[in-house]
Amino acid sequence: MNLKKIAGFAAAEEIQDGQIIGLGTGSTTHYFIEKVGMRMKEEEINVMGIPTSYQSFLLAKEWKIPVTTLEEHDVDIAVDGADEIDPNFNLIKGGGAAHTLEKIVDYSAEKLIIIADDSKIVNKLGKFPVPLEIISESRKPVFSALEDMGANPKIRMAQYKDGPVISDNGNFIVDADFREIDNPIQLEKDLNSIPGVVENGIFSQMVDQVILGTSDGVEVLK
Ligand SMILES: O=C[C@H](O)[C@H](O)[C@H](O)COP(=O)(O)O
Repeated sequence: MNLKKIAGFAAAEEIQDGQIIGLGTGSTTHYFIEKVGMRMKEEEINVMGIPTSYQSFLLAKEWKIPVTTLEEHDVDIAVDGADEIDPNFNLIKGGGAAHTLEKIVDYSAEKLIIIADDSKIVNKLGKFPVPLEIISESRKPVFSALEDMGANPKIRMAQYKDGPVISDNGNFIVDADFREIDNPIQLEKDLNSIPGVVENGIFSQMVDQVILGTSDGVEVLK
């Protein structure tokens, strides 16, 4: 059973004719975008998407979902994935290095739905290292600040190129391992106050609904 597909397809059923949709990034939102494209064709609904990455832009194109920007439209609903979800619906995101634009689009949305398989639910955030997008020149001072905060930071290295992963915005990604995060709301603010950090992957107090794919089917939280 494909739990990501279950969650992605269920979220696509929430979309209504005429809506402007924030298109999240990742393997779960892949199914969401696919199903929105299918509904446009089969049910003749008209929607527009605001992609949160080049990957999601390409998928929208593939499924013939017209794309727009935050300059032109407000976001009615954003649907996005997550790497970890805690009991208060705080998240870690950015496993695909897309968290900066995701946060901008998700934050702008009237409603944010998070889709995931149920393995993403955790008691406490932090097992998944927090991704930070940083300006390359700031690597050393950012590492020092993160170490002072008790984290073990690493530059994310590319798989199919020598050297670091470069984000869609041309920046480095640092994965900061905090092991356990007691106060994600505060940490989100503290990380963004380090000079050189463009955005971090903690999304606190933003989620309106979580749609999970489980072995028993769809589970809606919140
Ligand atoms: O940068 C990537 C995003 O934050 C993804 O939404 C997150 O990593 C979850 O991805 P997936 O659905 O592939 O587990």
